[in-house]
Amino acid sequence: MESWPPGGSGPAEAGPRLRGLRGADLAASASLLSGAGAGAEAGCSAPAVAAVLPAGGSGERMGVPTPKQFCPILERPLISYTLQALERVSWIKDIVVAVTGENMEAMKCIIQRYQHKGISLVESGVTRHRSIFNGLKALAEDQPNCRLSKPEVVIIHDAVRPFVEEDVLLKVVTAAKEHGAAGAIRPLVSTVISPSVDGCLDHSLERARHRASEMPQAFLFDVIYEAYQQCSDYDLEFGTECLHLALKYCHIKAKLIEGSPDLWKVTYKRDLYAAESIIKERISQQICVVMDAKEDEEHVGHRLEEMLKNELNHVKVTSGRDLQQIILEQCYNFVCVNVMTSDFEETQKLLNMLEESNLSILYPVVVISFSSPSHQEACTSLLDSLIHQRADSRSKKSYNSASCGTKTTFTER
Ligand SMILES: Nc1ccn([C@@H]2O[C@H](COP(=O)(O)OP(=O)(O)OP(=O)(O)O)[C@@H](O)[C@H]2O)c(=O)n1
Ligand SMILES: O=P(O)(O)OC[C@@H](O)[C@@H](O)[C@@H](O)CO
Repeated sequence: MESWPPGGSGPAEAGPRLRGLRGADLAASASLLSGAGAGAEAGCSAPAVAAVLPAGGSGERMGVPTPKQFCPILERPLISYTLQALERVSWIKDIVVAVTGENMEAMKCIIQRYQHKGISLVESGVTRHRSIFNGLKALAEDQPNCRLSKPEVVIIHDAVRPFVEEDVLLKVVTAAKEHGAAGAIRPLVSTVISPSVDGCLDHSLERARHRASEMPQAFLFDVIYEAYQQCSDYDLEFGTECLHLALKYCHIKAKLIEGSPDLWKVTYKRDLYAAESIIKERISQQICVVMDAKEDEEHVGHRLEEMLKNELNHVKVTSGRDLQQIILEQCYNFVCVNVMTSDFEETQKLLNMLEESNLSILYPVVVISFSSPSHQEACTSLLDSLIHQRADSRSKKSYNSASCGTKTTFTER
């Protein structure tokens, strides 16, 4: 087992946005898990939480040579999106990824390139259950040269399910702490039937009374580790359901948590196209406006932020000093704004940084220069330009700084 990068700190402290949490109880649980808030002050101990991501499959049903967890979406491997989603959750202290020996180096390159933090790598097994078991062994303290501390609760999440949000992770972990096991479920789309030996319908299940088992799942570590230690070779070879192992070997009935539609697993090629569409849609809602640091320009930045917020989900305005951290947190479209600055040296430096960051940049970077601070008019024009830019721009992965997107110059009318 290797922690990667060597000496890597915990998951990136990307501000954990508790998006979509409902109810004070969830927010309270989040603050408890992150070691803050009233719960922690009241002496309640925040359970240590780790995650195991099985990523050792070959993706046969995808029908391409590359295992699907490494298939690119906007030229970024699918698994990197899943890691980013989990890293954003500040209370997950360790992430263990199980990959095949032959993909170990590729996985290390992905971690380096996208600056994933606090990732430990273990060798996967010949089946998903064996891969998960290897991940759990890395967290158990009864293993030789184990460098990770045993968590109280462990999340198990397929590496090919990139759209996992903090609220469902919080729900399954909170439920696992109480029940011993918990898992996300979704309504069935097709009816489940049981064929007879001669290939005819034997019986069908009443769809409304059944659910599809999805991920994430969470367990008290001792429960699921014990289940895997007791597990028969048959179950390790042919099983597909961790919740079943907890029931069969530890008599724990998992709490079932209704999950969102985005929890689906990338299995077939169509799922990759769907994932790309969702990622494009999410990135197109994220704008980072980079202003020069002069006083009057920040006024433009704030005016711009107010106006763009009416259009988009996520608008960030920065002076560019904290751009490296911003790049780590989120994929954005970028707007660089110069007000009354004659040369573009600062902007060019920024564009070079963006180009070197290997970001999945969806639209060309928009560079706006104002020949004078006629703010209101400039902001309106800029907003029109941006919206126009989003409406008809190609979904291009990146730009080159020679012709970086649109350079729009406003002059005093
Ligand atoms: N020996 C295996 C098999 C699967 N997985 C992982 O378990 C998750 C869900 O499994 P599945 O969708 O079945 O992936 P594959 O086995 O790769 O797909 P296929 O069955 O089409 O080959 C994936 O992240 C996959 O990489 C694993 O870690 N080790
Ligand atoms: O069976 P597969 O190997 O395709 O994928 C594993 C899925 O079955 C599993 O992720 C959910 O059913 C939840 O257990």
